[in-house]
Amino acid sequence: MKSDRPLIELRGLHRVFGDTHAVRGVSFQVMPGEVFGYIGPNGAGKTTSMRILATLDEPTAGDAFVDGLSVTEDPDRVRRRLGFMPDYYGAYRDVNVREYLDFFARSYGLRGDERRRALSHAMGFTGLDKLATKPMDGLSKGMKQRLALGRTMIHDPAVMVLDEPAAGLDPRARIELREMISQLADLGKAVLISSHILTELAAICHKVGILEQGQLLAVGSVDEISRQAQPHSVITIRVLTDPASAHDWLAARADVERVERVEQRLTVRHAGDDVARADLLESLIGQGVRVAEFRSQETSLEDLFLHVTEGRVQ
Ligand SMILES: Nc1ncnc2c1ncn2[C@@H]1O[C@H](COP(=O)(O)OP(=O)(O)OP(=O)(O)O)[C@@H](O)[C@H]1O
Repeated sequence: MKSDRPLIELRGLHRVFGDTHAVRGVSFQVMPGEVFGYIGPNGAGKTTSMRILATLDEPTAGDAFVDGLSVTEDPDRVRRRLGFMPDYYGAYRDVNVREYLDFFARSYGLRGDERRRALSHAMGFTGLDKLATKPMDGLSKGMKQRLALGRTMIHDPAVMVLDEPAAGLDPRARIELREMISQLADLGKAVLISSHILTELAAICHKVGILEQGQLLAVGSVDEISRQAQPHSVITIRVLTDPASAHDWLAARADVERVERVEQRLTVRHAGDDVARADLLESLIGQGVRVAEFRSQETSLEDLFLHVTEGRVQ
């Protein structure tokens, strides 16, 4: 399903409100079948840039493109290709699930069989088919988010922009939401999803962009950003031979910044990438040390975020 052309592209996007530079020259691309995690604290500029992408606001400078179409020059055609799920939406009284989705299907100009198919697909995909006649103001938060997702996908857009969709959901509803988002990407859609809860996105995002005070500080896969941002790692080593001599050998190495020992277990702060770690292991074994365990701790998105944003923005 992958193609070479991005479905979402932000090019030097800038948005100023009075004295506030909410978005400052942000550029990135999202390809078909990709989930892009837009990560940043409150006020970073996520909603502002997403609203511009969804044609609800206009940039002060730069442009954004959906399936190659400019949001400033071609907003009507952009809207047909894009579904936007805002971080807040109201519930209507006396409107049931089917009626709500039907309203949006009609407003996208879907008619007859096409509309019925779109409704049944959205309700089937989100698991709302059994709740079709339930009033929407009586739905749980998780079910309301499913309904919002159903509404966002009702016209089968190639691009989906989801602003903090997991906020306020319980763990099960979060997992279910993540599964649905992964399925949307498997269908070839480009999904832009924002969150300030970083771990929430790690499992499903092909790429992440870290935004702070309107600036994109890093963009790439979690692994790529780790490599750029984190030349240090913490390695846990469990040895079967004399741990004290292994400790001393490690402590004497230039690439080892610190080493601590508890019984047979050594915790090493190591300066170096994957290759340097592989060299370290080889040399350790070469010293006659019997290694039962050698594990480099995974960098969490929280660590990455703190590292990337450290001192970069005032
Ligand atoms: N219409 C507006 N008028 C003035 N300032 C605005 C407007 N919209 C956003 N801002 C400001 O722009 C900055 C970015 O806000 P934005 O809502 O895009 O951040 P965010 O990353 O989505 O944060 P949150 O997670 O809190 O939604 C903030 O300083 C905000 O106060």
